[in-house]
Amino acid sequence: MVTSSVLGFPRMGGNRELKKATEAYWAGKIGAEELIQTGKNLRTSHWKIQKDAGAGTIASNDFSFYDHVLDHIQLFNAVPNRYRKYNLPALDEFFAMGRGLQRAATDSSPAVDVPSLEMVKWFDSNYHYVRPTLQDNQTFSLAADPKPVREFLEAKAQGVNTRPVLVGPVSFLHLGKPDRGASVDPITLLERLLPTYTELLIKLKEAGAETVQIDEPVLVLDLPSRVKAAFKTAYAKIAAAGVSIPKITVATYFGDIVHNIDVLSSLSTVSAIHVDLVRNPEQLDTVVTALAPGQILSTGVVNGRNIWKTNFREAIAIVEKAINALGSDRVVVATSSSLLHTPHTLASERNLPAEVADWFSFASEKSKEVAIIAKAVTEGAESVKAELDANAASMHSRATSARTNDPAVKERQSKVTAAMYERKSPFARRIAAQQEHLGLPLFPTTTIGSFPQTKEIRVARQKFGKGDISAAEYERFIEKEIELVVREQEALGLDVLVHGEPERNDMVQYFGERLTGYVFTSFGWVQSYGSRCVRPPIVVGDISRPAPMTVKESKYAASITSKPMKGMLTGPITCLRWSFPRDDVHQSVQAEQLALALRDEVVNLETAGVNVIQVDEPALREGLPLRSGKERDAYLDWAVKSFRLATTGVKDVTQIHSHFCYSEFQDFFHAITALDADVLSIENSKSDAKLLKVFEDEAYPRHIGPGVYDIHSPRVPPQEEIRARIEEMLQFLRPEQLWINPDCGLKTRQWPETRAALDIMVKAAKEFRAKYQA
Ligand SMILES: Nc1nc2c(c(=O)[nH]1)N[C@@H](CNc1ccc(C(=O)N[C@@H](CCC(=O)N[C@@H](CCC(=O)N[C@@H](CCC(=O)O)C(=O)O)C(=O)O)C(=O)O)cc1)CN2
Ligand code: MET
Ligand SMILES: [Zn+2]
Repeated sequence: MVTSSVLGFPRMGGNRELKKATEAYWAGKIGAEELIQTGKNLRTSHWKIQKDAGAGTIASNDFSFYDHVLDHIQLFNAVPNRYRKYNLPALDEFFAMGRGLQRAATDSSPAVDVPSLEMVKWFDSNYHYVRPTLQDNQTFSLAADPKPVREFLEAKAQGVNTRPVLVGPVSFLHLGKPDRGASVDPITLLERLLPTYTELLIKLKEAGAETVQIDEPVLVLDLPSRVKAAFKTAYAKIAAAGVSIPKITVATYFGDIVHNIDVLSSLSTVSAIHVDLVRNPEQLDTVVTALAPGQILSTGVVNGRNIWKTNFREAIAIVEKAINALGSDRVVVATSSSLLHTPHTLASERNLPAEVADWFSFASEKSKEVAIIAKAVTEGAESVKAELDANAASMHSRATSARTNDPAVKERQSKVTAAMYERKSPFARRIAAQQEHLGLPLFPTTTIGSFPQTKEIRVARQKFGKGDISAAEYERFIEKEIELVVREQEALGLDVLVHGEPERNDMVQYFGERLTGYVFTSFGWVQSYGSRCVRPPIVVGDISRPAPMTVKESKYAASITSKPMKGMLTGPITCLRWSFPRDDVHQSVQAEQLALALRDEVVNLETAGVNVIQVDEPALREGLPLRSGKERDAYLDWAVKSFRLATTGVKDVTQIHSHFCYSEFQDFFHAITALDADVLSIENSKSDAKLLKVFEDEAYPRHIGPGVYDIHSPRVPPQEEIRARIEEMLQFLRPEQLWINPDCGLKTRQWPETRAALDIMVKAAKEFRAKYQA
């Protein structure tokens, strides 16, 4: 019999209950007990949804109050001393690592001021994990009352026999980094971590867990040989615990493992291997032949990364191929990855066109899909005939829908010429014209675009959406907000201003809503990091721009100040990656459609007198195929082209900025250069400034603003901290090319900390200006 399994379920709840409770807890509006109870209710509900869906194996420990990797940092007592030393309650220590903690002394407790740990992209997704930060003398031990055991028992008490999911020891270390000032190679800590790991597995077995899912997603990456070798050490040590630990499924996802296939021999002691057959169905043959005798294959055939209904006919064909090779008792039907990256349920959606809703499947529906596929291959197609017929009809409806195809868009794409990828002059000529026009000082200060999205702004937008206030009233409200943001920036003494993006719900959703080819959900929230969620718009058809999208707000903002105003757009790759793209047309085609729409917008902004235009591409790096090679080169080629297509329609005097919120440039530096943007702002405050060395080594000619402070945390950076960052930057960058700005936009912040931090930033910039201009 073929069973089914779900690798993990989204945590937020159908109404973002987790987000609301967490933020209420941070604001001191509810206590820890209430937050903990909300978590418990959500887990209960999510297990029940999956059970009712008929899913065979259901995960536990997939829940987290912030991030599952952060859970493991605490679980293994790998908490840096700068947090531990405060002896905070576990939950507060946990959040301090996630988002920093700054609070004044009280009668009973000392002052606390500690920045958060670094947060980085989870592989090629828009989810962010908290990076384990390891010391040279790092030790590990098992936390008291370990969360995976507690949550396993909690499910058991509800009659759900779950499979706890853990981040594997090799992935935990390889995804970590040495702490600032430390030089440890994380993987060398493996021997120290393993006893703790085994102790946890023994406790899980004692609690009654028959199986565990150990996620080792790093197996899809290019791995140094010492990391590959670590799998042998790790799984041999773990296997030595024999029957005192649960049976293990090692799960990989987001890529194939063919290039690391020799590692499978190190995993011969585990009972099952999970692979992502949505992303890489072609790996099946290789994996099948490399399995150990009797080892089970978990076939990830239901996509954990998008919202499209699974094509049952194709999925069943893949699973049957596996069954033919291995026999039905050695095959499991599974989601390709955790469903963390998909919205909660399609059932809540009331406003999707019926034709289109029939094409979708969210987490709750995907949990049913694995069960249906497992039944089809076990009991035969006849046993699920109605489901298979309905699925075939959905596939046919989508394939033949008029909604997906716009001949005018294709016509325009066919007319793109080579000249449309080039600025009129080289950088040296452009920057001279721009300097003359803008007259900026040395170390110009700016921000990345958004200013606090206050409750008031969100409520006004909600009212406008419901029709409670008119378009004219909403427009006046937005103008008032823009004016406020402009005056604040003038008072702070910033050099290049922004309008603050108050009219935008989200930097991607907002553009999606102004383009054809998209549809939108009402409740399709997906966790991005911590309590922050996004509601990705869905690309269903060819994309075009019926009318200007941002000109009105930028033009208004420019009209009320004498300082330069920076227009603000989201780039084609980011619009694509942070939407749910279509899977019936290559992404390069969708990116080109977006680029053409944005090109018109850029030119319209310029015509409106906006001569500084930032085109954000924070998802450019995330879209990079996980392994080096041909696929990566091909991606970079079309990604860079789409940015250039979007931005090169302007005159020399118009300064194009771009923004990236990550600091890993090493593996695609030439692509950054190839964008030919006049000014880049990048996230840098949490990274070693040495990463900037690549700009020096490669003699990067253009301007660049590495972020001087972290914006994910409400913490206000002391001026010495910013001064030290700027000094470090000047070791690698020339004063004439350095801009001073925060790491990213300020939308998630409150006004008091925003004002305070920017004030300190501007003062620091002025200090350096005085020093260097003298
Ligand atoms: N798409 C995307 N990905 C990204 C980023 C980003 O900005 N966008 N930034 C990076 C980090 N990720 C982030 C992701 C989300 C948020 C964020 O602030 N999200 C907001 C939601 C933004 C949004 O869509 N807001 C809508 C809906 C707001 C809302 O919740 N409205 C209430 C009603 C109003 C209220 O009571 O507050 C409701 O619907 O119930 C709006 O403003 O219109 C949140 O979680 O709170 C920030 C950073 C990387 N990835
Ligand atoms: C995630 S990158 C954000 C860029 C955008 N312009 C903002 O400030 O918010
Ligand atoms: Zn950013």
